[in-house]
Amino acid sequence: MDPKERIKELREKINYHNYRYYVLDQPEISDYEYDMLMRELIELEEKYPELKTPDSPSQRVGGEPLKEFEPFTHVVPMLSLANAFSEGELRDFDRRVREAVGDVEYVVELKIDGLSVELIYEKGIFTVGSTRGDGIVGENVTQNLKTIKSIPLRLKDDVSLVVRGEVFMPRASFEKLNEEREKLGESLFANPRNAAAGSLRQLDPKVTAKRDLDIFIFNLQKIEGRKFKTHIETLEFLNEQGFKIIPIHKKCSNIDEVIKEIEEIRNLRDKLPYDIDGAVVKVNDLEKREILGQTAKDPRWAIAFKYPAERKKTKVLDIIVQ
Ligand SMILES: NC(=O)c1c(N)nc(OC2CCCC2)nc1O[C@@H]1CCC[C@@H]1O
Repeated sequence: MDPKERIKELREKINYHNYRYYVLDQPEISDYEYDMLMRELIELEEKYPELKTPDSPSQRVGGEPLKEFEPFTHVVPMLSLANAFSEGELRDFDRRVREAVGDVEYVVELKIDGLSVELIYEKGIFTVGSTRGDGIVGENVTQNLKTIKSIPLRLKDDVSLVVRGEVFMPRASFEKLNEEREKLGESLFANPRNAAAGSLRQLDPKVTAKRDLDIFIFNLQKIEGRKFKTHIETLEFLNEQGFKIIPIHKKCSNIDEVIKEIEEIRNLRDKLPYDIDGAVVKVNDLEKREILGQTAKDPRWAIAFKYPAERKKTKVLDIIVQ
């Protein structure tokens, strides 16, 4: 088979097995078989460097360490979220929404306690990823995001779109990282969110690659050539394209069902392998979102319900107590 054909075939296989392993958590081949595919791809790209392309799965742990991060102005400003701390505040939110656009369906999602990023895809290829920053300008951390295996380098279709998601570090990885740092006498991260932020904002992608970061995509910001009616439809589309979308996203017909789902999630919280700090309630109908619009910094069509911080003490405090 000619090398160009074989390289194309290897990339498709590796991207598919990445998706099976890192997005679906249902690998079909052994690590050894996967490593053999990757080794053959790297050898062929070394032999034919003109065939190496930035979207190749061999390019995930990219280039040289950066001197600094470039600022990046977001395609769509990355809004924050207003907070509700009680059932009453949720009902106030619901009343304001229904006064403006009548009865609505909501979607209730986990609120992952990580850091928000924007991912830009041009014709299906991951081109730029950035941190939220102040919502308008963030940092270009593309090389570091490429090391997160659940971020597809190439989508199923050659579609141009912009998504937002939350990068996080699973709690077990956070504890392991702090144990290693403790042994080395290095400072400890206070919580998984800080560990994720510190790991994503490493100037050397090879360090980020070792930090076991993951991501859940939670919003389609922009797309060319397609229109969707509801948020749920966009999540289903993003899932088909190969993204790892927010795992719990329940459609609710009214605020009573929302309140019930928020309680369900609260009971789930300590069983999840990652930190959540609440639940996010969003209007499902995208046209009604447009009508509701946004304030200077938050959408009027979404609100975060925050659980009281019941985080158990981190190891840092245990050590100080000792
Ligand atoms: N952290 C999350 O899991 C999460 C989520 N599941 N859904 C959204 O929806 C956005 C869309 C537009 C405004 C809020 N935002 C989330 O996190 C945001 C990012 C910045 C403030 C919140 O943490």
